[in-house]
Amino acid sequence: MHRLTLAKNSNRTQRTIILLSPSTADPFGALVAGAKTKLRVRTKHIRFFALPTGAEITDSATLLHTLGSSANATVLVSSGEDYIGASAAAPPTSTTPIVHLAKSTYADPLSEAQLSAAAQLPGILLAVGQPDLHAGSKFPIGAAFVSDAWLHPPLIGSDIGCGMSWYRLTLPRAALAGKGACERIAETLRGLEGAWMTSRERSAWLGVENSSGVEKFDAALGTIGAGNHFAEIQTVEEGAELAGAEVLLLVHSGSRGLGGDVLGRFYSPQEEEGKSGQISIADEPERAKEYLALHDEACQWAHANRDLIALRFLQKLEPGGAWSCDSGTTIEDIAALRRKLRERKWVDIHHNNVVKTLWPPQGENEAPEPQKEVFIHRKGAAPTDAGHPLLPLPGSRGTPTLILKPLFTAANGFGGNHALSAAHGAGRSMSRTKASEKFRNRYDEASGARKKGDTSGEKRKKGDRGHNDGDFLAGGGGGGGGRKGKSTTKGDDEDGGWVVCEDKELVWEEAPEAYKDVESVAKDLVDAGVAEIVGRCVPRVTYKLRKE
Ligand SMILES: Nc1nc2c(ncn2[C@@H]2O[C@H](COP(=O)(O)O)[C@@H](O)[C@H]2O)c(=O)[nH]1
Ligand SMILES: [Mn+2]
Repeated sequence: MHRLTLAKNSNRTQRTIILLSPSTADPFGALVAGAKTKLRVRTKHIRFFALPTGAEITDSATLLHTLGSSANATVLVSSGEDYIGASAAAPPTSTTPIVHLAKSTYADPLSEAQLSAAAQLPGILLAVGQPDLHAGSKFPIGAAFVSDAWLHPPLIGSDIGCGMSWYRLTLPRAALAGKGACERIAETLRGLEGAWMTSRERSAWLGVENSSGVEKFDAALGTIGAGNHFAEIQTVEEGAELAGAEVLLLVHSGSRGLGGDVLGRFYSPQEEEGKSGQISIADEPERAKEYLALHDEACQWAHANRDLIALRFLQKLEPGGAWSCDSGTTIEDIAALRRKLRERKWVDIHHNNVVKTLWPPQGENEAPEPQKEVFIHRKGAAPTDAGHPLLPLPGSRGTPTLILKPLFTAANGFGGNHALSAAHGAGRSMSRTKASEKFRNRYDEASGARKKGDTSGEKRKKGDRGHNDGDFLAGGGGGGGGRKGKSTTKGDDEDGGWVVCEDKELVWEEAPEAYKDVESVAKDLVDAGVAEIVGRCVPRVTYKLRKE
């Protein structure tokens, strides 16, 4: 028999007790019923977390696993929000150094507990939580780990090679200014969802003969993907001389299904035989080689994917020959097109990957110290050592993208103190479930009419720098193909930006308020001596998804 105390996640003084016996047929169902009837939690987004770990309980199996043989246990009941609790951060059981860069920025206890837990994995020498740290399903996002002789594929996750690439556009700033300008540009961005050309051209773009893994995901090459991936036209408000352009295209995408396929060969959350997700290079050198080869292939694919997304945008934004190709285009022409495209590329980094490097880093003018080979695993962390002196720090579709200049000083161990990494974005401040629930309601309150329309357009305030996207208007309620309706007349100021996102849920999940304050993330990086801010871009047209 288990005596289960149910307490509200948001307010633990509200409690009740339920009893589970071995004969309870559906323990999770009993938990849900208890929470609904006794704690009056009525939402369909109900969630449960175990104390003191903060681990989420999603079904009877995880519930029984959590309870084990204990007679008494406490479970927190949430109305959709993430775990709230100070007791989640398990104290590290080893001496692995753990660096927390979130000082002004809030990092929830579950993400810190996940960071501590990951630091205990074999071979980890250093764990760094960036200011954008937030909880993942098991391991945190916004973190970097240095390991010695061990690989940990789940620390990188399934979207191997996900990253950000910046391309220079010839579009003048003026083309994005004035009433309706962004909407008109957004309107040209059509025909970008499906497969690009045929597999012959896609292979040429990749520059490889199709390997079996690549072939399986071939048709996705050049597509953005769902979730938080996007392609965004931005004006450079400060630092245009550094960027070499006044308008940029920022592409955020990864290896689509390919990376997940690779991870699945080495890791199963159910811990299937041989899929622990931990590879000792000394004990399993061939397996390590196999993972690294597939990982590198996924990273190359992700580079090619971002480049191809950029090409497709350039074909729309700069029509008339230079970027065009058709069925008569030769393989050599395709390869030449990619080279030409690369000339437009300013920055291209993976924020989910593992790289081998010499450790510890050394200053150019320092007396050489002995170094050894280590692996830096990054999950949502921008590499400061990838050969790009400047990096993007995107906030959200409604807040600026800052231009970061990483610093390498004796005081920061020449970048080693933060695992040669910086924050890769603002990072989520709440779960998708919570964002969806919260902004759906707000949206309703703001304008009932809007809820009926589609969600392909969203107005944004001119030069909005804050985290507060007060003009959060997702889509039109009526005419103009549903893009521009009643809702968009409000705040239809001279320079309103535009968001293309024809998926209501995604509009809410990705609301700017669902992310941390990018200025606070940047402040933590500056205060810790990780980087300085040298420029600022403002989103003008954000393309996430069209249903066509
Ligand atoms: N400029 C934009 N930034 C965005 C948008 N949606 C999300 N974001 C930021 O990017 C990172 C990406 O995080 P990842 O973990 O998915 O790689 C995220 O933390 C946000 O700060 C957008 O539409 N435009
Ligand atoms: Mn990403």
